[in-house]
Amino acid sequence: MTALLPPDHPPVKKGRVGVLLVNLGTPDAPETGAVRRYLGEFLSDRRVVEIPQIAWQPILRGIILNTRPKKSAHAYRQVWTDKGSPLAAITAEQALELQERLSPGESPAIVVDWAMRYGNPAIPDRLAAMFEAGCERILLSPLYPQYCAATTATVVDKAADWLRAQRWQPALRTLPPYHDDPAYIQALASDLGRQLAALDFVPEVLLLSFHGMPKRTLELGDPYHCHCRKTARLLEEAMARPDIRMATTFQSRFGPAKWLEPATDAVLEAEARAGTKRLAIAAPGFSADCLETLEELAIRGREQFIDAGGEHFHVLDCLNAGAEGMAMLETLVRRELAGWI
Ligand SMILES: C=CC1=C(C)c2cc3[nH]c(cc4nc(cc5[nH]c(cc1n2)c(C)c5CCC(=O)O)C(CCC(=O)O)=C4C)c(C)c3C=C
Ligand SMILES: [Fe+2]
Ligand SMILES: [Fe+2]
Repeated sequence: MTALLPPDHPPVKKGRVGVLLVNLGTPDAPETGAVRRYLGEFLSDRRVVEIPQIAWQPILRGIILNTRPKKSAHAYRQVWTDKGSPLAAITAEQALELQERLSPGESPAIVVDWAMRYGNPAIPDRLAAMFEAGCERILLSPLYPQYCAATTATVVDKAADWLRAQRWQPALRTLPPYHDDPAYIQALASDLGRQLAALDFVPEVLLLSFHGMPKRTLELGDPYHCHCRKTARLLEEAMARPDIRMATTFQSRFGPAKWLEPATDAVLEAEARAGTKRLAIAAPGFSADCLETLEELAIRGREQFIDAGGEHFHVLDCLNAGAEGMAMLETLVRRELAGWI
């Protein structure tokens, strides 16, 4: 190969590399005011609520932000930890663990940080801090296995808004969705298998509950629903548990429109009424436990199942910062950093 630099040239030092883990967001405190600020930002995102702002904003400001924050704050209080919101605390732990795996030590060549799409720490602030710390290349890593415009794309939008305002920009890559990646499927299969083995009952049914979205979004071409279905199919194959019936459901419906079906709450009730006594739920689309798993599934879901005649109920943990999940994240991130490190 022809040398590009003269032999006496000092070694070229590449800048540092950054990895920014991003999840959805959460209020700063489990209080009505903080939840109102958070929901105001979240639900004003045109990627999240796809109806014209002129029609939506009066409903949001006039009705939803006057009623929902109090109810949601109550829900958040039931799951809040001494490290704050579970979603933020677990994402911070994932970043710390990934830092150790990729580049431990005082002045790492790879800097791992985390942000929330809505609320704090904000994406522009963390990107600016990384660039300031010498990261000339940044891997933006939305922690959503299944691509959805309302989650994945809006993370990229927010980063692009920040880039647009920079004279000197870092180079940016994004972590692709990983809904069918063998590393993800294997991590889930082995983590969920271990958790099932530790239960004091063998479930008749395992629900794979994914966050829902409006049905119209699917008709407009969003791949989210297909990604969820593929994850569920691959996971069921990898778990190899013919003794457990598995079903895919969609949770967290919001507003009057039709959302993806079947709905988790309806299935919980129908299963119990049909005689299912032992049921477990996993939420493979969530990288971290959060309000939607800890409150909606573990508290309200349990009530729905037991009140309708069920007897044994358990919500399995998300991958969180456990060994399987962290090994998977390391694999996915290292692959994307190829050529950069
Ligand atoms: C209004 C429309 C919503 C869409 C579309 C939506 C998609 C979506 N969301 C997640 C992941 C999470 N959502 C969470 C909370 C949450 N989601 C919505 C609404 C939509 N989500 C609301 C109003 C809320 C707030 C909570 C409430 O008031 O009930 C969370 C948890 C946040 C936390 O702090 O713990 C996650 C995670 C995905 C993957 C997704 C894609 C289809
Ligand atoms: Fe959501
Ligand atoms: Fe919810």
